[in-house]
Amino acid sequence: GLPPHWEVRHSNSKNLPYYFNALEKVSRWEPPAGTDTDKLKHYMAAHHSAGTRPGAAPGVPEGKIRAAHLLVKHRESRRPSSWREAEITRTKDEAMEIILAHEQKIQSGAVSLGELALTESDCSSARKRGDLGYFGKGDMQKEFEDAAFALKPGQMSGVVETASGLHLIERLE
Ligand SMILES: N=C(N)NCCC[C@H](NC(=O)[C@@H]1CCC/C1=C/[C@H](COP(=O)(O)O)NC=O)C(N)=O
Repeated sequence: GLPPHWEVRHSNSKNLPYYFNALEKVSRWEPPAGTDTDKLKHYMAAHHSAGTRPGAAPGVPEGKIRAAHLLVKHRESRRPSSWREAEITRTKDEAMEIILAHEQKIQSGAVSLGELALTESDCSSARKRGDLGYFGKGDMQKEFEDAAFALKPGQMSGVVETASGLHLIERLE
């Protein structure tokens, strides 16, 4: 049996059981402490399908992550233009000074990456606080992908350079 308020539910997308606490409205893959694992083992044998990633929360698309970024472009960017500035002429060094100042402000806790992205990011995702939605391997430029997949949810990268410009990346999921 399960501790009070916990129930086993079934994730159709993963074809796996997960545990839902109806009181706290939390869901998790691992059984809560105090679960009678014999019944659990029986359930898993009956329902488990190999090859699914139990680590992700229910509902996260397979092999994908979600991240937000703040992009500062410069005159060598592949597209030196943005909603903020029709023609971007700052040098890469100037862009680096700008993004390092943004990094300091975020790390000090004065502002979040998303809030700063709203006004400062040279990417069209600025209006969504830099949120790029879910993406998998092969979607983004390699340097960006490598940095984003190396983060844990909630963590922010250091300055990452791509052909687009200089980025700060926060992994959301
Ligand atoms: N799948 C999703 N959500 N969208 C497709 C993204 C395509 C991808 N884009 C990037 O890699 C740059 C770096 C990381 C984010 C990003 C955003 C760029 C940056 O601005 P730009 O250099 O394009 O002017 N703006 C939009 O694409 C690419 N393979 O070129």
